[in-house]
Amino acid sequence: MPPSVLTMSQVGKAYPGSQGRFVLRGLELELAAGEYIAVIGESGVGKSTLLNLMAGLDQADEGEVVFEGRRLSEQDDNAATLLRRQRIGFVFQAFHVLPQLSVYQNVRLPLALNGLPEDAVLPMLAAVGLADKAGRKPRELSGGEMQRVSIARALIHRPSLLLADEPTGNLDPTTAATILALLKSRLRDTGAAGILVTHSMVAAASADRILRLTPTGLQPVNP
Ligand SMILES: Nc1ncnc2c1ncn2[C@@H]1O[C@H](COP(=O)(O)OP(=O)(O)OP(=O)(O)O)[C@@H](O)[C@H]1O
Repeated sequence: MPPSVLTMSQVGKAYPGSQGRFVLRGLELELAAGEYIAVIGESGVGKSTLLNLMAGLDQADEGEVVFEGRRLSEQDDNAATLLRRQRIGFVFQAFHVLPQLSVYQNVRLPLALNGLPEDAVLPMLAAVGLADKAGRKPRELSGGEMQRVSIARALIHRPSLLLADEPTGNLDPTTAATILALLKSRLRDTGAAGILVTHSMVAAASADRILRLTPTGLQPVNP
């Protein structure tokens, strides 16, 4: 059995002002190293809340989230920021690439922030099919190319976990399928575990297993 990257035990979240009403409750998850799972759920069910809890951007009100053996409830803001910067990669629907930086500079950013050498950038750009676009600015790229930049940037520093929030929501179906295949192959190559959050069953089908988020927990979905 590979070691666990992320464990959630009886995790619950109630936002302040909600009179004790829980958005999420009873969440149980065991994510093994290198595993790739999809979490599907209706709009408003708490998918962003779940990602925030996993990344230590927000704290659980019940239960415990453990990332690489560390309880997130015991990390102060600085420790949580460092953990995210070094050990987690993010891919978002709206890409979040920095417009003033070139493709190369966007992908290099996590290495620079972590004080790591930049020799991995060009091989990673080649692996995501952007070797000839290294000097371009994001405004000169298509949506699919921007998401390639995001994937390269999310994995360049070899995190153990990639969190992807509706990464193909802004892409046409053909480009989306290419990006999902690329995401999966890059996860395999870097050894990172992945969590794909989406409302699309088509997108979710690319993962090793699918879980449905409901207000009372995460339930396995049979393909
Ligand atoms: N900071 C907050 N304070 C209070 N309530 C919040 C806060 N953030 C989210 N909520 C509520 O928690 C619930 C879950 O929100 P969340 O954004 O996690 O859902 P989601 O599944 O990501 O939705 P979508 O797919 O539409 O983005 C919603 O009812 C929302 O109104």
